[in-house]
Amino acid sequence: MEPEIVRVICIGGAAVDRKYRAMEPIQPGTSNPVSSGRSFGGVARNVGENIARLGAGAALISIVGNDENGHAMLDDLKRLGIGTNGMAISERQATAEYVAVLQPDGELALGLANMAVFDELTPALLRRSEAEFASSWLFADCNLPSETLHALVDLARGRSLMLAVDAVSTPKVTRLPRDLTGIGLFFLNLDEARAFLEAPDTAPDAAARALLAQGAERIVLTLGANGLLVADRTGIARIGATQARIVDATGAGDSLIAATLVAMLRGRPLDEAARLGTVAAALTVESPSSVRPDLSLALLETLLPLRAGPVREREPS
Ligand SMILES: Nc1ncnc2c1ncn2[C@@H]1O[C@H](COP(=O)(O)OP(=O)(O)OP(=O)(O)O)[C@@H](O)[C@H]1O
Ligand SMILES: O=c1[nH]cc([C@@H]2O[C@H](CO)[C@@H](O)[C@H]2O)c(=O)[nH]1
Repeated sequence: MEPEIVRVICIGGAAVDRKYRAMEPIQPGTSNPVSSGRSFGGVARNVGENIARLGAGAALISIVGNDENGHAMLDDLKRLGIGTNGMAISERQATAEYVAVLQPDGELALGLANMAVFDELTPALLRRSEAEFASSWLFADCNLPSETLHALVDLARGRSLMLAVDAVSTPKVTRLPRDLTGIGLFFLNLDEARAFLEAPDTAPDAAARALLAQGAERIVLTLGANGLLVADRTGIARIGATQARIVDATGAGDSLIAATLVAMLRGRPLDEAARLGTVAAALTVESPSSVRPDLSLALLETLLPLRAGPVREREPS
């Protein structure tokens, strides 16, 4: 019998986040008073941390600089119980940094990503960990260079591995191959879907159908405060967002991914898993942290009947 999969290997970005929250609506071209904080981020790292907090196994394949931030990040990953065998240290580039400037309502006004170090996340670096892939699910973010994403999608297709992918941003989603066959689950927001499809006006349902037609097996298309669509060969369902009082929207998508994957690992169907994901995302937007330190599966299960939005009937895809 195949061993039960209980672990997700997260491959992609690990960064230091600096968040600046404006006291008043931001005025460009002048000095804006803010409150600020620093934390560890990066999509793959955040997903890994959320997965570990939800009680499943997580390992991270990423790269940091040989600097204070990089060493502090590695120590923190060990503290969180996230596997670090696949982590690399660059002698050439500094640890990645992400600066988020937030409006007073917690919505992102401007994000700045200095992530040159991820150019060193090459296919050769992935191959060092390849022996462990067969016994795990894989999650990759589009911080990876295009060549590495192509190699990973090929590998997942060729070896029938479960690979989930997050788009990260509109510039980075275009790094994916046009043929998405091999991607078991594709998480992206509507802007990223439109950028990938080169269809600036496409509606959410049409975007989900087009992504399935390009070979992805399942889609989670997020729509911010309007919730999300899940789509697979059997149809499309819309799940309303959990109502939330927004403090800081950073990391909502990452916690949604983690909770969805953990629920699917435990045998839940995609729509139920993503509904649990919307509760995790709402808890994350209500927190100043990109990953909520008090997140647990028990907390999500308790809040699911109280807070989750409705599931609209499935339509054929
Ligand atoms: N204001 C909000 N209120 C409630 N839930 C929200 C809100 N914003 C986001 N969410 C939840 O988070 C999910 C992901 O949000 P969004 O579509 O903005 O993705 P994203 O752009 O990838 O997010 P991020 O980059 O902030 O991680 C949504 O599907 C929704 O469930
Ligand atoms: O290009 C990127 N921008 C932002 C992030 C990360 O997104 C996280 C929030 O979802 C945040 O922690 C940031 O580091 C990234 O990994 N790549």
